[in-house]
Amino acid sequence: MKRPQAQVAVLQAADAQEDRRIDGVAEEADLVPEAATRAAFELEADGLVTVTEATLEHYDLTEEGERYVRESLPEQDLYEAAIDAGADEESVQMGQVIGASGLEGGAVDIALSNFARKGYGRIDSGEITADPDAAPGRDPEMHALEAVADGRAEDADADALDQLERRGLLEISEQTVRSVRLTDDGVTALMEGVEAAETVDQLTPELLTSGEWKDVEFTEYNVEADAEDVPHGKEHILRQTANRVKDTLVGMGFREMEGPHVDAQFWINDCLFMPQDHPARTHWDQFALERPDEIAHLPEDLVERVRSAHKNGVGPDGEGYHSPWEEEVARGLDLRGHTTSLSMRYLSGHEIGELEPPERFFSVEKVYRNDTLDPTHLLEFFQIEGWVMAEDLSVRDLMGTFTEFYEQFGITDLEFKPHYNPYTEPSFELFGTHPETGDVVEVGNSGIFRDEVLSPLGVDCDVMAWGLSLERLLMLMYGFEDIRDVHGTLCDLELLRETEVMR
Ligand SMILES: N[C@@H](Cc1ccccc1)C(=O)O
Repeated sequence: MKRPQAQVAVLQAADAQEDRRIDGVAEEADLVPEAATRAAFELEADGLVTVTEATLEHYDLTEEGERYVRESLPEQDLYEAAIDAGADEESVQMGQVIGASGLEGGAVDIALSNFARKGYGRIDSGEITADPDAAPGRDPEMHALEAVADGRAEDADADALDQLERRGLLEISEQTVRSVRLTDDGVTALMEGVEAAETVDQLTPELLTSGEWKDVEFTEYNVEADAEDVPHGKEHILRQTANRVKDTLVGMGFREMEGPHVDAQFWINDCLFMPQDHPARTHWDQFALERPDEIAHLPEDLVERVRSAHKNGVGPDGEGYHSPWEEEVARGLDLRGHTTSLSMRYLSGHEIGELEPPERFFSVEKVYRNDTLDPTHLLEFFQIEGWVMAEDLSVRDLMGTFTEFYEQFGITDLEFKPHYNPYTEPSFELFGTHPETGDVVEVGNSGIFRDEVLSPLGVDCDVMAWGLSLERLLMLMYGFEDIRDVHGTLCDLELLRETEVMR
């Protein structure tokens, strides 16, 4: 039987009695690992070998871990200094022991906490005592560190390895290892004799420059052979969905708004008729900027009209808040907690000039909130902001717009619940059902702007508006249960790689 050179080499290096790792086979056959892997898969497709995959843990010491292998663990230094100072007899001042140990900076805290955790002794009211029997020379973590450094991770204690990872001394990663084994057919083929076909399986620069490529015979290309997965860069699913949302809204006749992430409270809160003592305005909920701490410019006429709305309300029967309103507070700078600040800027006429109904605007932008992290909350998320300005809008228009919008993303079971916002009346929260858990999930907030908002802005028709969460939309579309898997520092790369993008 004639087979391409790489296949022959793999067949000859493989064994019928045991699995052999492909990287080893490649080395023996003098092939690059990718070529050996490809040949193995081709042979597997013809039933001559089996290819198995296993996931192995791979251990790498961090720089700090390597340093401790060369020197010693900080808690061991502390213990030694404590024994030298006689802390096994009676307690010694902590400062004295630390001074003698030669530990400095961050190493001191590391030493103290691990000393206590491992029971090398006790630390109490600034005094240190050492347990004479602690024997840190046989420290299992040091043992594990040395084992990994010597490439004998299998000798290390599993708990100690976990602990090293937690301490940032060790990085544990997973590696896919493939092995081959000859099948009965493979053995038969070898016994009958396989020869390297004089075919070429790779076009090289040499073949091209010498012109030899014209005379050689090329291996048949097997498009069905399984190949190694090479994870490649791709657009993040959140970004992809954001772009899809933008396209959808543009398709529905909306134009996009742009504006600052850091903005004056005036645009974020005051224009929205949020009293200055409103609980959501405190820095418990929103992040404030220290430097610069106020906006350079606010339109004075608008400031006066907003002040008046807060103090006296609007119209003959208007009611204000009768609470203090200070321009200084309005000038304060925050990371925007919603993108409704952009809607205020555009509706005021100060962004792109006065607007005439009908108008539709949207943005898909980041907002920042001082929330507690949990499966549905991050400190920042993307809000799908939007508004429609027209004569005589009603709640039906609002619901109809949402129904049309969410349908494009396969969400057809929206629920609406009356809600309260200082700036809209009526107001509605929107909910959808999570495809995996069946939980009802809040996806957004909406309403029709009050006169107290529109009148100072100089708008005298209706404006319906909303802020929807892009991340929650993603959770409903894809069934993600924990938003932290999808973005942020804890995201699950495997999940992101494998998720099939919906179009
Ligand atoms: N700003 C609101 C959303 C909203 C915008 C406009 C009108 C009504 C509601 C929020 O962040 O929850």
